[in-house]
Amino acid sequence: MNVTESEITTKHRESSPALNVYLRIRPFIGNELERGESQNLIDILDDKHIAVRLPPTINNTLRVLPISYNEYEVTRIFNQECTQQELFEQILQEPTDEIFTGSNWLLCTLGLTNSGKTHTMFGTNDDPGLIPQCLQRIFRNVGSNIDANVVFKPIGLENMIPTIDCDLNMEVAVRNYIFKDDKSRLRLPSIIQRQNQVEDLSVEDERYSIWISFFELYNENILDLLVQPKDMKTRKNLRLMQNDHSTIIKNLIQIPVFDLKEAENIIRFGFANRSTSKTNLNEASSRSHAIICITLITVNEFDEEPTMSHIYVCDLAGNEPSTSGIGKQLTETCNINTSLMTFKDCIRVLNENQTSKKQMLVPYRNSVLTSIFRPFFIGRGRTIICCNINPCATFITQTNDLMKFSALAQKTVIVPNEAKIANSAVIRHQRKSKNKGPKRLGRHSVSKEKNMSRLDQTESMNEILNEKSISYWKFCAKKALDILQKQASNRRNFLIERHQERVQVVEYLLNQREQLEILTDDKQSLTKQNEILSKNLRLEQDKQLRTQQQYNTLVLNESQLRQKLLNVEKDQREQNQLHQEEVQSLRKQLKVIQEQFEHLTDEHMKTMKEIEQTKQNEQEREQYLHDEIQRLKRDLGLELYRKQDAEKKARMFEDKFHHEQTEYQKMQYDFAKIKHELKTIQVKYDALQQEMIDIHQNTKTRTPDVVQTFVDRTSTITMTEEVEPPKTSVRSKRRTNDENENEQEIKKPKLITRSSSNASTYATPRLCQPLDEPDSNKRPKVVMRNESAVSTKQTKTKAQNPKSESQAKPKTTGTRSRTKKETKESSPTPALASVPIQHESHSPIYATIQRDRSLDRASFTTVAVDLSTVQPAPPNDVSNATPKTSTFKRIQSFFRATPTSTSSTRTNRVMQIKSTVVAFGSSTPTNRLPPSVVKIPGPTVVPTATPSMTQKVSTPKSKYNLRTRLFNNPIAKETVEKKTQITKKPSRARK
Ligand SMILES: Nc1ncnc2c1ncn2[C@@H]1O[C@H](COP(=O)(O)OP(=O)(O)OP(=O)(O)O)[C@@H](O)[C@H]1O
Repeated sequence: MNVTESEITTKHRESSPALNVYLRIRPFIGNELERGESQNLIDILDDKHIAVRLPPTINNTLRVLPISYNEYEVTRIFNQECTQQELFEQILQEPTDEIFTGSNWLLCTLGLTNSGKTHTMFGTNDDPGLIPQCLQRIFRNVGSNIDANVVFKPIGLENMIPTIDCDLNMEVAVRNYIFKDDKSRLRLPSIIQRQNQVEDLSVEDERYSIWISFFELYNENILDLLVQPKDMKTRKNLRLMQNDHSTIIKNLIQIPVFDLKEAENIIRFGFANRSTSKTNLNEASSRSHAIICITLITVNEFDEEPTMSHIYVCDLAGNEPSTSGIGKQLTETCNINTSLMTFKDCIRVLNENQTSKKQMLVPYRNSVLTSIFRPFFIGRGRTIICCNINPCATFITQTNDLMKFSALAQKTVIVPNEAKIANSAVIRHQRKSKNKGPKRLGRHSVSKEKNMSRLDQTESMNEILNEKSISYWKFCAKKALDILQKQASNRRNFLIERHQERVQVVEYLLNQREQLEILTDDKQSLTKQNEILSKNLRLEQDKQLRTQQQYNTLVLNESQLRQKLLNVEKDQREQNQLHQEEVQSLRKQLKVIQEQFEHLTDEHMKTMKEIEQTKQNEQEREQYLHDEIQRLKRDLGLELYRKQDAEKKARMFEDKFHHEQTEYQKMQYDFAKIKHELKTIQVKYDALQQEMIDIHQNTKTRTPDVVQTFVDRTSTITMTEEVEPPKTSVRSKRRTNDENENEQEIKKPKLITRSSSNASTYATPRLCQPLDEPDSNKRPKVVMRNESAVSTKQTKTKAQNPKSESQAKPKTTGTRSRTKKETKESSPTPALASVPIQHESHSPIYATIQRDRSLDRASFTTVAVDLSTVQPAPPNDVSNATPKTSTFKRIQSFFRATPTSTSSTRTNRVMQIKSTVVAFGSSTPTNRLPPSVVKIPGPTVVPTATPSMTQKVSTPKSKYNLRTRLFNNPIAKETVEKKTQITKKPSRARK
């Protein structure tokens, strides 16, 4: 190549477009998402840029490759949502239109197996792929101008020959087989295309014939796919004949088609014959490269030679990531990978040749595939590569390689080499390509050629006859003129018809233009709407993408959760096993326990029977006890009734006792008053005696009678004083008696101690007088009362039972003030509750009222009376209990013996004093007491003897004398008045 040629090539390269490389990413299919193949490793940056994120991997040298993020640029990227129609419009529509201008195109799909190459090329009935849409576009462009005569037949990429010169038997046979059901399509030359239904975009003065060939490269063999099924097994490998100017596949069946349906049927027929098999990754994996060659021959009426253009659509077999198959499949895989490798190498070399000065040899011949593609790589056609991307994360490395290749191919520029084609002289028709401009051909051209050939024959005959004669030339000229005239007239008629047609077409076009304007307006509005919708669509797509990403994340999480679930299930299984073992052991234990339980149940039943028996016995016993209780209750009622009765009686006794006590107190008071009076009287008496002695002394001197009387009396006194010293007077005697009395009173035990059996035996109920006080004169004398003999006996009984006595102690007279309830509630424990009658007593006399249960229930203990005398005496001995009575008598006697003014009276009184003295000296003064006083027991112990005794002894006269004397004596008078007052008081108190 000289300098000029290289410069031209460089200029061409700069002006020429590069390879069109498209990426189409298929959506996830099957269970790919479930397998976690979506990991967002592919990122579409925009329409032309894509990025791949490679996870860390281990290469052959066991080195961990880091995460890499690779960006690539291609012509256009189509995502998962791209439809087949959209893809066709973007990829193949323009090339399809350009083949009508004579351009040759190669479209091949590249990619991993199962990446959607076949789907992209062929599609489905409902969603046709690029090939059906390409055919549809071609036939729409052809319109009604299909060449029914099929004048030329293509031979290889660059050549064509008239059909008249070739054998079409094979094509006819295949058509007959393919369209056996449609007889109208059988006769090949006479087929008339009816394209009224299809939109007609053709140019009127051109006629088109379309030829389709369909073959596969299987294990580096070229195998025709448009053969009858019976010949499939016997089909032979076709020979590829190739030089610098042409590439011809010898004996390749090329079938002319006259409408879209025929084309589709033929494609479908050939596709059915294609080699496919099931692989690990694809149910119907292509095991060969399928190539469809659509040839368009355009015959223009005004052009001398027809033009021919091709579009090669190639569905390459998938690049296998691993050679995992065996035998035939392994061979297929190896051949596929080799051919694809060669294809990529060719592109790489071409790309390198663009920049390097040293041009490397492109390895076209390394595979049949690249040999067939060679015309396109050397500039006789343009190439489109559609790379299908498998989005699975498993094949991300292969996908990355494919993208890398795509980016490289996209930068590869192939300079068109059509000038060379024009200069070549393989076949005449080939040289007349589209660069020479349109030339009318068609039927008229063919007839013209036939006429010309006839003329040539005539001329040759004339020449043979006489080539140099004038007639020969005239004849020739005339003939030529006729022919020219005929041609001119034909041409004129043709032009007139054509003009008329064109007028109609113009009118039609004007109408169409108006409609087009309307449609344009509509289109604009629709475009706006479309833009809005596109925006919305984009937003929706973004949303969908986000959703998809979320979904992918969820799927990933789900897979992780599943893994966890599996682990958990595994753990659970192990636990279940353990549990089962435990359950078995527990069952054994349960059996043992059940046996024990049954045994215990039997025992329980026995025990229950015994319990029932015992219950019955208990019930009987209970019944018996109940009867007993009833009977005891009745007895208790009776006892209670008796008790109430006894209590009533006791209350009566208490009332009586209280009454007697009151009376006794009064008596005591009276007695004290009387004693006091007595002392006063004694004083007066002493005074009187002294006075009387004085008088007596005075009268002694006067009268011997008086002396004699005095002597008598003195003798009497002397008689009396034999016991006592003679100097002691009566008063001293009285004093002595008083002292004795007082001594007796002092010596009286004021307290009845329990230690003293006698004292306790004769304990008096309540009579208590503080006799041990120093001044006994100031105190009332105690009048002791003795109770009945019965009480004495009972007291004795108490003494025998100290416990009952101690219990009886709290029962004092003082308790009478208490309520019945308190009396009942009083505890039986010993408690001293002696209440003094008038003064606080140091010698309490206890009154004990006790219910003696040992005795008759109706009876109560009587009140025991303790006389508490100095000399313990039996209770019946009342002599000691009546000292006061003796004193009383002594006083009475004193008053009786009170000396009067007369001597007789004085003598009587002295006698009485004597008797009184005698009486006081008696050890048994009680004998002289009236029986009412001595009488024991008695309801009252009021010493009623005093007034009676006084009444008995005193005479009215003596009373008078005494009273007179008292009234005469102022001191005695006062004493009497006091006495009267004192005696009146008890009566008031009694009231
Ligand atoms: N764009 C798409 N939309 C929906 N499904 C698709 C798409 N692309 C591919 N497929 C589905 O993917 C599966 C594989 O597709 P296809 O057979 O075309 O892959 P391939 O690249 O031709 O594989 P091989 O190279 O092994 O022949 C098919 O079931 C197909 O329907």
